Amino acid sequence: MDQVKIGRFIAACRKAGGWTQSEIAAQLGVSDKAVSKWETGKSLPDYPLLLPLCSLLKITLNELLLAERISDAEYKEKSDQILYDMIGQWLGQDQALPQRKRNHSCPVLNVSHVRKIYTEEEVKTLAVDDVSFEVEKGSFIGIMGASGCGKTTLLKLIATMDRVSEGTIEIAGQPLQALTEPQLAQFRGTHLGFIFQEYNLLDTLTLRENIALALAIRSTAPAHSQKFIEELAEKFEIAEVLDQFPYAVSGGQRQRCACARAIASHPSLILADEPTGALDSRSARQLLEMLVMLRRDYGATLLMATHDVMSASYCDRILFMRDGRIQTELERSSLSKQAYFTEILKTLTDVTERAVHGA
Ligand SMILES: Nc1ncnc2c1ncn2[C@@H]1O[C@H](COP(=O)(O)OP(=O)(O)OP(=O)(O)O)[C@@H](O)[C@H]1O
Repeated sequence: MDQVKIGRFIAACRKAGGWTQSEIAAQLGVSDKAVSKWETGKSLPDYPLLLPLCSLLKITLNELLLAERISDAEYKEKSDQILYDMIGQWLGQDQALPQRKRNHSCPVLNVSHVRKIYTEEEVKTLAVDDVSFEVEKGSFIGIMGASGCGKTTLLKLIATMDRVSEGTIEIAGQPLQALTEPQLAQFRGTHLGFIFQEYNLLDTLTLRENIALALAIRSTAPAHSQKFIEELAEKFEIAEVLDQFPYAVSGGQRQRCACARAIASHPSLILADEPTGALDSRSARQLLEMLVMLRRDYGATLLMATHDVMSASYCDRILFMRDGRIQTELERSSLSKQAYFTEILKTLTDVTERAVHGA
């Protein structure tokens, strides 16, 4: 891959579109200097910026990476190798994962023909449209899709924070529609863990107390709780700040505490909505490693909604949503991390571009 050539191509497309470097920088939320560095081939745009940049320049991702327009006839042939090379540079190589055997017989989560219609001032919005899928114990599932495709709505339905309009959701064999509101609150405390960006930790409690609260809901004896909290704090690298309040610690430490709290009560399912959204890339990677650890060391089952391809590449299966529906899904199986990342990026581009072109 020729970085200088890509830079020249970006500059040419920018000029053809009538953009200045500053305008592109403002649109993408980066400095003018960053755009200048891309155009001189000194650096490449960070991967989350690639799709927005392509959209501004009215080119496809493959064209950007190849640094030339691609005709329909040569599209398939040229695209794969380019992406593969580029992702290899970002991720390095790693070993393919051993094949996980799927166990369809006892899913932790069973979502069947779920619809959610919001009605506001007589305007109806179909936010989730006939979604069905299962999540088996010990898996890490991602939900991806453009903004507004219904990820958060789906997660809230599974989180028992809202009711379905049609269809059924079962968690650990329990149909949610059969539970009253007080029963749902109890069910949440014992069966679900949350790592949500906005309403994660209670501000008036220290990190220790936040974790203890999750254990109290599960009625764990206090003496046992303290020992367990300290163990979790060591594991999640928050031991030094355990008696601080959330506002006094970093975003990464808050999210790691949320992980510790989420696993403390040994829930059937942990739900995460954009857990890395507010984190810098180092803290984001650290958090993702911890999610993997939750699964490996505690047998946790995770369902995560994310926009971020890097985050999604930690999942072993990804559901791609558009217009409230699951359009397609991707399994890591025996793919290397590099090949998996490439496939996620391509699938996401495909799902997003089909949405843009109304297919
Ligand atoms: N409380 C609500 N009342 C009415 N419409 C809603 C409500 N919540 C979400 N919607 C609509 O439902 C659709 C799906 O929204 P949702 O927040 O689930 O998407 P999303 O994929 O999570 O988006 P984002 O990634 O931006 O968070 C959107 O059209 C949204 O405007």
